[in-house]
Amino acid sequence: MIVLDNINVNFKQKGRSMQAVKSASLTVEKGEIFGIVGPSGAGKSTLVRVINLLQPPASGRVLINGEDITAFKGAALRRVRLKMGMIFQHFNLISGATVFQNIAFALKANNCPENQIAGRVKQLLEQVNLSDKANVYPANLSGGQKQRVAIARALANDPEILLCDEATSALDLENTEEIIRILRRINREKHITVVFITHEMDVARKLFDRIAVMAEGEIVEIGDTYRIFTEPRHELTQSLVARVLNIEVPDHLELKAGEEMLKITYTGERAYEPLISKVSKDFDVLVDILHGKIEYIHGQPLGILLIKLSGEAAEIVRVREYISGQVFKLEVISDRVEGGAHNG
Ligand SMILES: Nc1ncnc2c1ncn2[C@@H]1O[C@H](COP(=O)(O)OP(=O)(O)OP(=O)(O)O)[C@@H](O)[C@H]1O
Repeated sequence: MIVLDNINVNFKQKGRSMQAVKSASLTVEKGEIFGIVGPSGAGKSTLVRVINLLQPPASGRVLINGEDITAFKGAALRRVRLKMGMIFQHFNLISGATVFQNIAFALKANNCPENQIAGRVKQLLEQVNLSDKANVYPANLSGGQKQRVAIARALANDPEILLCDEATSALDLENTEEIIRILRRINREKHITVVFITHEMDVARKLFDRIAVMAEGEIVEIGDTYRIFTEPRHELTQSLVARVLNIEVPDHLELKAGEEMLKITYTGERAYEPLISKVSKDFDVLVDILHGKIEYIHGQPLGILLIKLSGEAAEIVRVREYISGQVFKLEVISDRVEGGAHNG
């Protein structure tokens, strides 16, 4: 378990002091995939570097498995750091060394017996699906393959914690998916705790168990991934998740008098068809389905549906009331119904 307790970090910039992390506290449970999201400059990297004390805090405490490591130095710090692997956006591989040598180097640095190195490297390369690349130099690998080598290297000494700083930000969609799959598998099989920074909300929704949102050095919200995406509380969280759950309103569509466009968000356990057919049957309105999609948030479905209602104003109000009692969220996107818009 990782506990950051009331962490503050200050930097000097152009002779002035600035607070990069302000009173940040969080707990990451053992075996969890914990994400930190937020805009550039929010303090995410700085906070994660506090976990392995690459960045010592000005104040606050860092506890790993209940042990306060904040003041650790020398051999004690090295012992704790051995439990933590780290990967970076730009991979940080040694360019003059082969894949094998890159990984072997991490093993040698921690006194792995010489006769075990080849076997261990082979095992690590299997874990990241790169068994055929042992003798290749980093320059001849794709970005995704480089990151997989970096993961193998970070896992060399059987860490309990893997820190990932924008580990997919330099990769295309396909390679990002591959890294997500590998990290999830490693997390599941080895119970490694993963702390992952990203500004990519799509990665967040697929990978994280819980999320902390950072802005201007502060943690503004922490929550379960599904909750963060479906009920974001802080303004910044709302704008971050809105991009992922956005649904295009057809731009050629102009509402006539007596029409209203609604966005329905429903948790995936309940299908929307029965709801729509019930509205058509029991209310005197016409229902058009304009757009619909299902997104998966951490494996759980979330449905979004755009519909158009046409009918008498009073009847449309009744339909709205009925639907809002049945679904997770109902928003009036635009309307030309007497009585104006209403957000349910
Ligand atoms: N070594 C340093 N010296 C001075 N200022 C720093 C240093 N490291 C970071 N900062 C400043 O601290 C603030 C937080 O930086 P940090 O890299 O932690 O943010 P971030 O959320 O990780 O952003 P990004 O996603 O762009 O990396 C920024 O204003 C940055 O300029």
